[in-house]
Amino acid sequence: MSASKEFTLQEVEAHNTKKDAYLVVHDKVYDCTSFVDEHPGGEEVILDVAGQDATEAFEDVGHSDEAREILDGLLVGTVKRMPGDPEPRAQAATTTSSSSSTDAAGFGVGLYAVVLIGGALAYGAYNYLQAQQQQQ
Ligand code: HEM
Repeated sequence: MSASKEFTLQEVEAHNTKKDAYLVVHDKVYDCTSFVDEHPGGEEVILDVAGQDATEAFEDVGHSDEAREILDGLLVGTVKRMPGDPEPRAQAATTTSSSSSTDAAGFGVGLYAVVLIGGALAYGAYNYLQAQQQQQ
């Protein structure tokens, strides 16, 4: 089979059994069928993501260069993204991390608001006490 073949995600999804297991990693399609039994991390983890985008699962483990070479040898094609398909996993992960930095910024703004409101309250209390003293 030629490595330049294009698969839609729907086509990859059909290969989700131990006897026929395709994985997507970084938008490339790999036929892992022959490797499932050999995998040092066990067959379960591969079968869990068979037919799916396994980029995150594969990268999270921090696989060695040797693992990447084995992966290269299993290449059968690339993913053909269709309108409405989910974004590639690697990009989705970047979006998640940038949104968490927005959360951190939101927390900063929250702190700023607390300091401002606290300051305003203290100023109000000070004015009130001054007015009370002047009345006496
Ligand atoms: C075809 C795709 C894959 C290949 C070629 C592959 C290859 C390898 C290789 C060669 C190792 C030995 C350690 C190393 O060299 O990094 C390994 C370990 C491991 N792999 Fe994979 N792997 C694949 C997919 C996956 C997936 C999708 C997962 C899902 C989580 C996974 C989880 C693990 C784990 C947990 C280990 C550690 C096992 C241990 O140290 O006890 N692998 N893999």
